[in-house]
Amino acid sequence: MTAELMIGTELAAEMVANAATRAGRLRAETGVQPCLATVLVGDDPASATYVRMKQNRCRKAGIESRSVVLPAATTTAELVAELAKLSNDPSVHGILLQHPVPGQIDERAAFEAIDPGKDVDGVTMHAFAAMAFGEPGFRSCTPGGILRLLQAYDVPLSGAHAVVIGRSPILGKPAGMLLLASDATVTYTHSRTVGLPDIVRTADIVVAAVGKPNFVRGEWLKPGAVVVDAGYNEGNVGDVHFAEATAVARLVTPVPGGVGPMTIALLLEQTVDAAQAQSETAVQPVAGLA
Ligand SMILES: Nc1nc2c(c(=O)[nH]1)N[C@@H](CN(C=O)c1ccc(C(=O)N[C@@H](CCC(=O)O)C(=O)O)cc1)CN2
Repeated sequence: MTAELMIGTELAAEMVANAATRAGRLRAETGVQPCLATVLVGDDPASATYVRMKQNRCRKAGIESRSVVLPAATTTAELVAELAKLSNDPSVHGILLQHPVPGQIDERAAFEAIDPGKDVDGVTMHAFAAMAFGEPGFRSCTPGGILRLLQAYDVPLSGAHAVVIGRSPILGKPAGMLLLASDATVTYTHSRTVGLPDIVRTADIVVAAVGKPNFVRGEWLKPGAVVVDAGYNEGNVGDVHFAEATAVARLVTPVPGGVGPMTIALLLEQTVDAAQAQSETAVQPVAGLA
């Protein structure tokens, strides 16, 4: 079997074009300029690259991008204060804190300092609860992008056995919740899981989000499985051994060109959603009192 590739690039381009149209309309009709604030702590080169990619794509879509870069020695209190300031700034509609943050920072405390209405990256507990209950709300961008991709390729989710490898707060955990909310039967696995290959072999859908290059081997896969590679390792190498997986699976996401572009497209889409929602709830000036 040679797997069909689930390409994210084209779908992502459509989503970005749609976000750009909606941003332009919002600007024309209400004067509101959608704005995403990106917050980068420290000098990790890969994180800096991802943030730059997000800023560039925002600009191309007519979304303002405001950049906050903090030193590697930033404390939790300093980062929380910065995020609280952005949360209270009415000209900022979405906030992205690039993960991971340096080890001395309590990342959960930092994420929770983001106003849930501006959490366009879906990292707060508020967003997580909405994903878990299948309620409307912002989605974590990579998991939300994965679901869009699976839907675009008509992958049946209801009743499917999905094995998620990895339990990070921005990837594995919310991916499992979104699949569960779509009626998949979800098994979470992680670094302490015993007998991982045998568990993966029972999966109709595999979501690999471990951060280890070529970790998932072809012999672990059930013939005809759907394989989503959410790895973003150095050198654009995924978590799945691509050549082996395509020989066994029915559908596979490539790296690059699969899940990555969907992540950024959903971030832009949710930023425009946030700007629109905030424009609708903003206090309007009372006529004659301006
Ligand atoms: N706060 C967050 N932090 C991180 C997230 C996230 O969604 N929110 N995700 C990852 C990395 N990431 C975005 O930050 C990311 C990684 C890769 C890509 C991407 O589009 N990759 C391309 C290839 C790269 C290239 O073209 O040079 C691809 O797969 O085609 C987007 C986003 C960690 N942190």
